[in-house]
Amino acid sequence: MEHNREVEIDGNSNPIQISRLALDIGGSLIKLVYFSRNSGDDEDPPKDKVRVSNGVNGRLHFAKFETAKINDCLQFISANKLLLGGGFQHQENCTNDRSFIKATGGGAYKFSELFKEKLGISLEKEDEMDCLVTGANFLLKAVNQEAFTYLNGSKEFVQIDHNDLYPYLLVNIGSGVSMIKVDGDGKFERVSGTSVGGGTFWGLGKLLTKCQSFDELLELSHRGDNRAIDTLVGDIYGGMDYSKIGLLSTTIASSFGKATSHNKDLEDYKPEDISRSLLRMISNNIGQISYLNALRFGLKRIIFGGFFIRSHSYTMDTIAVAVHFWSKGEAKAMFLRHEGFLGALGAFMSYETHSLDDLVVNQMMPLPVNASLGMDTNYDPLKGDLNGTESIQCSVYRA
Ligand SMILES: Nc1ncnc2c1ncn2[C@@H]1O[C@H](COP(=O)(O)OP(=O)(O)O)[C@@H](O)[C@H]1O
Ligand SMILES: CC(C)(COP(=O)(O)O)[C@@H](O)C(=O)NCCC(=O)O
Repeated sequence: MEHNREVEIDGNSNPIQISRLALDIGGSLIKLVYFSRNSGDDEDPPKDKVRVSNGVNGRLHFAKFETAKINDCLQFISANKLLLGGGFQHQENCTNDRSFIKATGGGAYKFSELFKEKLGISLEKEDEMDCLVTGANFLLKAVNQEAFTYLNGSKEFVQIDHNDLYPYLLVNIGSGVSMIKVDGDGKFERVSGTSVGGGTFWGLGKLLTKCQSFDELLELSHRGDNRAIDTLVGDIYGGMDYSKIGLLSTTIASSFGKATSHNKDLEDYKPEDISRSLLRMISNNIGQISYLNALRFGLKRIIFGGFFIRSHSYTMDTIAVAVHFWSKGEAKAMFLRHEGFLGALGAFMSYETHSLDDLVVNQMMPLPVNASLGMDTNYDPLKGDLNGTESIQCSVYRA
């Protein structure tokens, strides 16, 4: 990771002027969203938008860090001068808010003193659920090709009708899981949650496989076969389906059931099989609880966010299949390209000088690799995997 760059350079070799930074400091990861205005940029707004006042054209940037490595994040903010913005400067009446940044997530409380001490900045706290909903609504309404379904290895983008967006169930799979019924902008209720989430997968996976990183654990799951550890219906029913209650012989009857075997120890199982089984167990469980909550409120659309998903095919497939299976095809699982940045985007939208309505997103625009300093290096634009190494081209207008 680079830390010492004086000035960031955009794709056209213009110095990037940062105005506005917001943070979501979660149990596992810190997510950053910041806006940069290209110098000398006075492009026209998109033709279908009426310019209300002078607009600012630029890009929204995304980056993430492990919360355990918060010092890397502080260094990143400082090295890239992300605190120098102080508002959209060419607009009149803009407030100079250099002394605070918007932050959400539990870490906004936990690390408040650290930010003050190391960067001399206060964290203005925004409610996490509020931010998740604001971020999700913004993405669903403003960003093209944001939401998609995933089934049998195939991704299909969903064109969202703004008049038919609500209600939906937002399931944010971070360290833990929150399930929120969303009825409109700022209209929501957290209806459920579970502590069996992304932290569980990573925590148990690390203990059981000795993996050193989350991505390594995910990578292992690609090569694994969960049948080596899970007990299937067929294992119990002598290879047969239990058709009377709709269970195929290949259905998992008991996750990790085979590990009860008396003559096998942890070393007798392959790490890749363990990872696959764990991923399936957790994704399935979240899919099922989500469906049950959607059923409680008659919701047909379930939108999944949070960095646990990580644009990972097998995770999305398992969740989508669980929702499809339990709802008998009635409910639909949807995923988001910017899955992990809902809270940070929500915090970004909470600055007073602009609202959801005045951020106009023009198009997705991947940054050149050296212009983004997210912690991951495995960004693959072909897969559309967003690891904090992409930016959205957009314009900000005064509401
Ligand atoms: N590089 C990573 N390091 C740790 N966890 C990761 C990483 N990438 C994805 N994850 C997964 O994402 C989860 C955190 O998701 P996130 O939405 O950022 O939640 P939180 O706000 O709790 O940090 C982790 O529990 C883990 O399952
Ligand atoms: C406490 C939290 C909101 C914190 O958010 P996170 O950092 O996990 O994204 C989340 O972990 C959660 O909703 N946990 C589930 C708690 C429960 O409902 O049982």
